[in-house]
Amino acid sequence: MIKLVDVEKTYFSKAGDIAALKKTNIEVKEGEIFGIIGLSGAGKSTLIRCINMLEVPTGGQVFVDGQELTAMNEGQLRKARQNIGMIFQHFNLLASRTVFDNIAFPLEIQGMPKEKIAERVRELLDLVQLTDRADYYPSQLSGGQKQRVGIARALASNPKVLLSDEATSALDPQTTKSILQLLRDINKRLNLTIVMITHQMEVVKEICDRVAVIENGVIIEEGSMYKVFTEPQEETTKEFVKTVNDIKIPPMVDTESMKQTYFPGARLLVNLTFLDSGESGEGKEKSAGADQPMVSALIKKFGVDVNIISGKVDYLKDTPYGTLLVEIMGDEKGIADSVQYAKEAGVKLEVIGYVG
Ligand SMILES: Nc1ncnc2c1ncn2[C@@H]1O[C@H](COP(=O)(O)OP(=O)(O)OP(=O)(O)O)[C@@H](O)[C@H]1O
Repeated sequence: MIKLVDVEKTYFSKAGDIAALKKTNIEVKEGEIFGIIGLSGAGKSTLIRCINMLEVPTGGQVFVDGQELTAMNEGQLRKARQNIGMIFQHFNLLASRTVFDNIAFPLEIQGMPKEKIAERVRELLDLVQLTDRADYYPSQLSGGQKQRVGIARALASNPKVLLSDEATSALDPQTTKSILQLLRDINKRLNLTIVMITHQMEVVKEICDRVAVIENGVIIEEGSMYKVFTEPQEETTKEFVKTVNDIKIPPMVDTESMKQTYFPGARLLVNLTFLDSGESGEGKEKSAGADQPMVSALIKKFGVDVNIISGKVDYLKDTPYGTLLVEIMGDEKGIADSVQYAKEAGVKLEVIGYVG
């Protein structure tokens, strides 16, 4: 549905040229929710704005729905953009227009007859559950409601693609969840392709099918959200994953004297991640499900004792995964064999250290 081929963007200025986007290649499939995550200044806005040519790339080609946008003149581009909706961090609503008139705006520009506009706006209000706010002005709405208006306006001309530029960054966590839920809902219902940029891993984890990590204008990592989340390769990606998946060691565990090698009487602190058995990932062996009685297997097979310190079950979009922080107690060989066994069984095991 979307294809970027060697897309580049350099901003030229007297103070010096900034290569905001270096040869970038991305392919987004129809109906997919594709996330682009990066720190401030990484090039996210530049990248997403190149998709609808709000920023004209200084090199490369942009294809959307089979058409090359980089080869179009202004008139052709205006028409092609009707197929690409966009929502923004600060909503960009017209303050002097009601909710109804904000949503109607792009349709008026297209020259749609009045009665048809009214019909379409009513449909859209229903879709974003704002029917009772049609006559309100933006200043009378909450942030979440404003973004719902933004979404309705972006969908007015039935686009196949929706670009989301940090659409939830100005919202509180609860409202963020409800907007993400709405985006998931319209993605499914309308088979809408969504590309979203964000600096929040929480957002990616909640709704994306695939994700690309951008740093200094370069895509440094890309893959299924599940894979990037559970097996991050690059340092920046690991940092992003940590923001939502950090291991919290309770104060009762004495980490001051933690060592990375065994000593007599030591307990090995490990974090076990149980991935859903159904998710095989890209070229990945079937992994152990959260239902696998791993802990009791270790106790029986290797004569160790396992003490569960904490645990939780979370979701990556719809896929459950569980984490358990445990201490393995036993002799040096028993502990080493347990670690080996768990790894071979496909459980992701992170060794934290030996504590006394
Ligand atoms: N219009 C412009 N003129 C000159 N430089 C620009 C312009 N827009 C962006 N830049 C520069 O390009 C680089 C990438 O910026 P961009 O806004 O794409 O990053 P970002 O990842 O979206 O950051 P943020 O999350 O802070 O918005 C930055 O160094 C920025 O200063």
